[in-house]
Amino acid sequence: MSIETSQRIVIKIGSALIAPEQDGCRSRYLLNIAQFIVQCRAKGKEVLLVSSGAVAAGSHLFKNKDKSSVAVKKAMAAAGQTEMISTWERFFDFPSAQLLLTHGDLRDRDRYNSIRETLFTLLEQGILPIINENDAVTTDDLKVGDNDNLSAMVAAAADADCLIICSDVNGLYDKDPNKNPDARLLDTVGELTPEIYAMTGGPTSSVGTGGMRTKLQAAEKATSHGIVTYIVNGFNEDTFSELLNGANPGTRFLPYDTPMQEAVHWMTHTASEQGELIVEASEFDELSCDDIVAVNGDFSAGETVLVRNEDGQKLAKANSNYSSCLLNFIAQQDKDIVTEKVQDSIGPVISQNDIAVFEERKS
Ligand SMILES: Nc1ncnc2c1ncn2[C@@H]1O[C@H](COP(=O)(O)OP(=O)(O)O)[C@@H](O)[C@H]1O
Ligand SMILES: N[C@@H](CCC(=O)OP(=O)(O)O)C(=O)O
Repeated sequence: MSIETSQRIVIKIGSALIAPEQDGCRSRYLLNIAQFIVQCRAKGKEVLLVSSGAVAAGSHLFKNKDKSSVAVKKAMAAAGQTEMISTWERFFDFPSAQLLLTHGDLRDRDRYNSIRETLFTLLEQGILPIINENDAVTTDDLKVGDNDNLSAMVAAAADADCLIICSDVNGLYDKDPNKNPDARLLDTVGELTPEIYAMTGGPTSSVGTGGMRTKLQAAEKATSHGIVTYIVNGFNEDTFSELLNGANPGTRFLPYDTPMQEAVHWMTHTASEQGELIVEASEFDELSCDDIVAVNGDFSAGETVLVRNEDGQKLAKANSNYSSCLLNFIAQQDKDIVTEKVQDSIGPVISQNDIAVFEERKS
């Protein structure tokens, strides 16, 4: 599988490509990327752009401020975002649309579906979605935190079949190439094992977030959705002509043969658990109040919870039809009477369709 056969491509651009000097946006590296987007569209492919760079682009407007302050970073992002979007717009003679998302948006199933609907409608109209995290409004609890993972969540939400992550190195090496001159580039990765993760370190550029590790997390999210993923060098002109010719200029991550179902993928990779249910059984189709041994954390009805057994093993993620408060209340009552009454009106704590069971990769 190569991008030649892909129909819907998400391309993620790091901050260093947009604002290499952290002094406003530069078009130096963007021209190639913009041409690649234009050529993909000319071939009938749909493209979505996940663009970092708001903080780096806005940085020069806050010269006299403490840039390690969260409040200043958020203001830099808000100011830099408009500069970044207008920089991108100059390259295109077709319309683009800005989407600023947080993890809070993506992990809420209704908002997630609303985002999907917007993306599909934009693509139908031939409009290029340009997506970034909404840094100006996020808190630690609400943010994805890096645009590698965000790009994979967007690729899954958009039902894309290809994700291209542009980095400042040629791809994944067996060790950090900036620290090890003898590092070897991996051409193709089938499974993201702990050994592969162990090859990576954090960011090295002054504007990057997450380093290679978050790119691997993104590749895992995307490939489990059936999306072929590339990590390539966005600074290198040849990267994009090679991609267009169906070659692999960096590291290619193979999609699962049997991708996860959309709802299961969302629950596994995008929704985050708000609490835990401890259960006795190791296998189950649904869970009733009687199956639950303990409840950890505070969650509302409809939120995602982690299901563990008594040994602490993670069994599944699931949507709970009951709040933690109600489950704790039921646990203190005469079980036979209360449980029966409550379950008659609400149904099981976890329904069969709302469970994402943790399982081995099926390929
Ligand atoms: N095994 C590895 N292979 C490739 N790069 C690695 C590896 N381990 C750590 N890195 C570092 O990750 C960096 C890329 O991530 P990052 O700095 O976040 O940049 P960006 O997201 O802008 O591409 C590389 O410059 C490299 O130094
Ligand atoms: N949302 C942030 C970018 C976060 C991020 O992941 O940056 P990068 O590692 O350069 O892709 C911004 O626009 O500045």
